[in-house]
Amino acid sequence: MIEAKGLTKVYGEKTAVGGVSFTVQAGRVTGFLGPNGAGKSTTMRMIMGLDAPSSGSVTVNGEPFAQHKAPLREIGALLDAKAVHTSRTAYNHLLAMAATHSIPKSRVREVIEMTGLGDVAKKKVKGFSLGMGQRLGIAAALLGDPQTIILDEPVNGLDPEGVVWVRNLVKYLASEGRTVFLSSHLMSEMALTADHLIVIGRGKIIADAPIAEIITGKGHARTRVRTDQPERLMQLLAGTGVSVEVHERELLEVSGLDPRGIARTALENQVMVYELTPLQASLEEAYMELTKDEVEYHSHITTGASVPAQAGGK
Ligand SMILES: Nc1ncnc2c1ncn2[C@@H]1O[C@H](COP(=O)(O)OP(=O)(O)OP(=O)(O)O)[C@@H](O)[C@H]1O
Repeated sequence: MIEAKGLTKVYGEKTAVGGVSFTVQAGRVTGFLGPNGAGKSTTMRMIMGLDAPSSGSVTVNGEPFAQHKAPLREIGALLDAKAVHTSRTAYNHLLAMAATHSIPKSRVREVIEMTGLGDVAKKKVKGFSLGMGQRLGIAAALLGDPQTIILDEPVNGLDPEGVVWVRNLVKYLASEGRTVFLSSHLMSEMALTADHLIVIGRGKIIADAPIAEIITGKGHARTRVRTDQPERLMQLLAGTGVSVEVHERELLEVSGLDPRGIARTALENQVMVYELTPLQASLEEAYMELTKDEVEYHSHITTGASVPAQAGGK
C-alpha cells in the first residue's frame, strides 16, 4: 500500500505537487492520470525517494522508501526507461543490480524470460529501441519480486503485442495481491487495465475513485433516441440541464435526462419512440471533462475547421 499525506513539492516559484493525500491499495491496478505537467512524475519520484517532499510524507507499506532494509525487494519502479543508457548487456545490467541487492542469478534469467528479452539479453543496452528499453525497465522493476510496483508510462513505445503484454502482466501482479500504480496517457489502455483511478491536475487530486464511477460520474450519460417526431420531442424535452443533438432525421442524442424520463415525456405526449439506448461515456470523455480547467499546456488548433490565417493575414 502506498500512502501519501499532504505530499508537496515546490521548485522555486512552482508548486509541482500541492499537498496531495491518497492511498494506493494492494490487489488492484491503480491508474495515475493527469495532463502534461500535472505532477505525476514528481509524485512518483517522491514515492521512490528520488525527490524529497517540501512538506508532507509518502510511505510504502508503512515506511518511507529509503527506510526499507531491502527497497528493491519492497518496491520495483520504472520511472524513466531512457535513463538506462549503458554499454553493458541487458543481462549484465540486471545481474549488476541483482548482485548489489542479494538477488540470485536465477531471478535475472526469470525476469528476462518474463519480459520477452531472451533474444537480446546479450546485446548492449545502448542499442536498444524504446520498446526494448521499456521491457528492460520493467524487468528491472520486477527483479526483486516486489510487493509494490510503480510504472510511469510503461506502454510508451511498445508495439501492440507489448501493450497487451503489459496489460496482462499488471493485472496478474495485482491479482497476486500486489500494489500496482501506473501512469499512462493512453486512455483506452487505462480503461482496459486499471480498476481504480487517481487523477491529478496542477498538483492537486481532482478524482480518486473506481474507474466505472469516474466514467458514469463525469462523462455525460447520454441516450440515443429514435422517434418519428424528432422536432416535437426536442421541444418537449427542452429544459434546464437537458440538451438534445440531432444526429440523423429521426435520431436524437439526449443528455441530462435518463431513458425513463425521456420515455415518460414521450408517453405523456403521445410521441412514438422506437429506440432508447443508454450510451456509455468513454474514459477519454470523462477525463477531458474532469481536467478541462486543469490543463497547463493548451493546444490552440482543436478541429480541422480552425485553419490558421494565411501567411500575411491577421
Ligand atoms: N526539477 C524541476 N525543476 C523545476 N520544475 C520542475 C522540476 N520537475 C518538474 N517540474 C515542474 O513541475 C510540474 C510537474 O511536473 P511533472 O513532471 O511531475 O508532471 P507530469 O504530470 O509527470 O507531466 P508529463 O505528463 O508531461 O510527464 C511541471 O510544471 C514541471 O515543469
